[in-house]
This record gives sequence, C-alpha cells and structure tokens, in this order.
Amino acid sequence: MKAVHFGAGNIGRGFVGLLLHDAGYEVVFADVNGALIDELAASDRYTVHEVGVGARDRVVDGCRAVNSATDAAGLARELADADVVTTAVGPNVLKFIAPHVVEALRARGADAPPLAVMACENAINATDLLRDEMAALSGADEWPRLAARAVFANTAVDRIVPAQAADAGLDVTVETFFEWAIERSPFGDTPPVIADAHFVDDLAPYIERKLFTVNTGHAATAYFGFLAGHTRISDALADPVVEGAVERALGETSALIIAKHAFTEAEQTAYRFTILERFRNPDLPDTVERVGRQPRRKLGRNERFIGPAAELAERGRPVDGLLAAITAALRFDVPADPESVELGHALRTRGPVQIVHEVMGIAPGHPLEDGLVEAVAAAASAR
Ligand SMILES: NC(=O)C1=CN([C@@H]2O[C@H](COP(=O)(O)OP(=O)(O)OC[C@H]3O[C@@H](n4cnc5c(N)ncnc54)[C@H](O)[C@@H]3O)[C@@H](O)[C@H]2O)C=CC1
Ligand SMILES: O=P(O)(O)OC[C@H]1O[C@](O)(CO)[C@@H](O)[C@@H]1O
Repeated sequence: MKAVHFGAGNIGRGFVGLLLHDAGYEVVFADVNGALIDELAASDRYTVHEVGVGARDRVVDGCRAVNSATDAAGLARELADADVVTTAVGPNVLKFIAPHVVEALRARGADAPPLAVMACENAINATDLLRDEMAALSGADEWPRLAARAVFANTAVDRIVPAQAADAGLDVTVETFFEWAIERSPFGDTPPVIADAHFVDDLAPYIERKLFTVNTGHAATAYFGFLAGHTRISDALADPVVEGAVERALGETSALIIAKHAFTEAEQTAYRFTILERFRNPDLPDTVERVGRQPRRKLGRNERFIGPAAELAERGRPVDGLLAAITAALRFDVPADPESVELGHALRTRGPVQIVHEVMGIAPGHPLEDGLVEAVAAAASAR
C-alpha cells in the first residue's frame, strides 16, 4: 500500500505521515520546500518525539520524498500507483494541490482501485474544498469520469505539533494526544485500513466540536495571551485573566455544541478540560505567534470564531466572550505574519462595517452584525 502525502511540515511528518507509516503504508512526502525535500530524500527515516504523560519516541522509516514544485514527472510516477493521497498544507494551499491530483486521475486507469483522497487541514470539509478545486479545473464534461476514479473523504485532525527547534532536522516534537476522524460512508464497505484513525458515520459533530473547542480555545489563548505580553501558550493559560477570557469564549461554543449535537454537558465539559490541559503542557514549546498565525483565515465566516458566534447569535444566545476574542485577534500585531499586517492595514483604511461584511463574511442585517461592528471598532481604536 502506498500513500502520497502533500506537505512534509509539522503535521505531515509528526502526525499524518506517522499514522500512515504505522498502518503499513509506504509513505512518499511531496512538498515545495526544496531543502526539506532534499533532507528527506537523503535520509529515509526520522523520529517523532512525544512529550507529556506516556511519551515515547516513534521512528518513521522507509519514506521517500518528491519536490512537487520542480519534479512533476517524479510526482506523477509516485501518484500513479498510490492508494491514498493526503494533504496537510493549509486550507488556502489546496488549490495548488488540485492540479496534481487531477493529472493523477487522468492518468489512472478506469479499472484501477479508486484513489482515496483525504485533506487533513483545520477547516470544515477541507476535502470537499480540494474536490471542488479539482472539479473546476477539470470541467463539467470530464469531471464525472475523473471523480469515479477517486473517493473523497473529509477528516478532522487533532494533534498539537509546535514549530520545531532550528537544529531538529527532520525529527518532530509532538504532544502524545492525537485524533484522526475520517468519514466512513464515502468508502462504502472498504475503508482504508489505518489502525490509529477513527472512521465515523457523521463527521460534522466531531469536526465542529474539534474546531469550535480545540481551535477556538487555542487561538483565543494565543490572542489574549499576546495582548497580556506572554510568549508561550502554557504561560498564557497560567495567567488567570487569559484563562478566564478563554473559558468565557469556550463556555459559549460549548453551549452551541451541546445544542446541536448528541454530546452531553458532562461530555463536553470533560472534553474542554482535556483540551485545556493539553494547552498547559509545559513540555510543549508552543508560542502565541504560531498558534495565532494567519488571523485573517481564522476570522473567516465558517472558522473557529465567526462560525460559532453567528450560529449562537441566530439562536439568540450570548456571544460576548467570542466577540472579545475576535477583538483580540484583530489586535494580534505581529510584523512577521502577513495576515496580521493585512488586518492592521484594513483596520486603518476600511470602516468596521466593511470589514465585517468583506473579511468576516457576515451579511447585512445578520443578528451578529452589530456586535461584530463594535468588536472591530474597538480593535481599530486600540491597535
Ligand atoms: N501544527 C498543528 O498543530 C496542526 C496543524 N493542522 C493543520 O495542518 C495543516 C498544516 O499545518 P502545519 O503542519 O502546522 O504547517 P507547516 O507549515 O509545518 O507545514 C505545511 C507544509 O506544507 C508545505 N507546502 C506549502 N505549499 C505547498 C504546496 N503547494 N505543495 C506541497 N506542499 C506545500 C510547506 O512547505 C510545509 O512544509 C494546516 O491546515 C493546519 O491548520 C491541524 C492540526 C494541528
Ligand atoms: O493552522 P492552524 O489552524 O492554526 O492549525 C494549528 C492548530 O491546530 C491545532 O493542532 C489543534 O489541532 C493547534 O495546535 C493549532 O492551534
């Protein structure tokens, strides 16, 4: 069995690549980072170092690497007999992966087993986004023929993999916790065998619970922690002011998750507790700048703040904690982060109403609109 994984970064090597390797797949990493690919090609192995309770080291061996920016022929050869394609490149990069997978399906025989395609990104239904990019490239005439040669399954991935030390080489430090939930139904009776993944009939509850608890909580810790002057996530959460603000936002998203899905209040409280303990892990060298990265993406309509706040507002439920986190996200002033710079520029040059409509995707008259306009105005006057 063979898997081609796009994105040999933190989640690629420290999570998806590891689980595929442990499931018996021959793993081929495809990436546009030439130095990283050269290093992977020169050594067929690396170590995943876990930190935290029950930590152990895991070796990934037998892997190969191909530069997807410069070696289209090599990539096509690897894709030709792949069983699985996965990605961990960031949701905004999926459009650059789409042409490669379209070409692979064009070259794939109609009798070959279907290629399992699973995007492993922090976004709701990221595989559908990739499939839509592919369908648009292919066109209405050809697409049904190509689509029949693949199975597209959405997934939810959860493991904290921080930025790695400069001298770490290919090795990756990760937390012990992980969860990879994959939609079962697209595969019919023959889902891929990935022992450490968890196949579910309905992914929506898992992905919403994950995105609106883990990612809302983590990003809120980063933004409130940044404003309070903290560098590390674990230090930020040890600050009672930051912890209180994060708890308030998570109290609101938890109310939504319990109202929408079959999780009980006790289950959601336990889940939230576990998540906050993971963020507190002092052995995890994680920073507010990494976790807060790309604030514009994180303030998108279906993302971790605006998504749950919009649904809560539609239900007439409180959203003050989320609005405070949104203001903090807009005040995340990190010159090295292009999206933070872009938001700073938007706050200086565009009015709050325009930002709410165009950046956050909230329509005029939506019940969240007024609260958001106030949150944006507060950030504009503070930044
Ligand atoms: N790091 C974490 O703790 C977690 C990250 N995620 C998600 O996983 C995805 C990847 O995140 P990280 O691994 O942290 O980022 P990363 O920056 O460490 O890795 C991304 C990799 O994608 C590569 N890449 C960029 N453009 C590419 C292209 N066109 N073709 C092939 N490769 C390309 C980059 O060179 C890099 O090696 C994101 O969607 C993130 O939200 C999900 C759960 C946890
Ligand atoms: O690119 P994003 O959305 O910040 O993804 C990384 C996030 O995902 C998480 O791993 C949670 O699964 C956090 O480590 C981190 O905040």
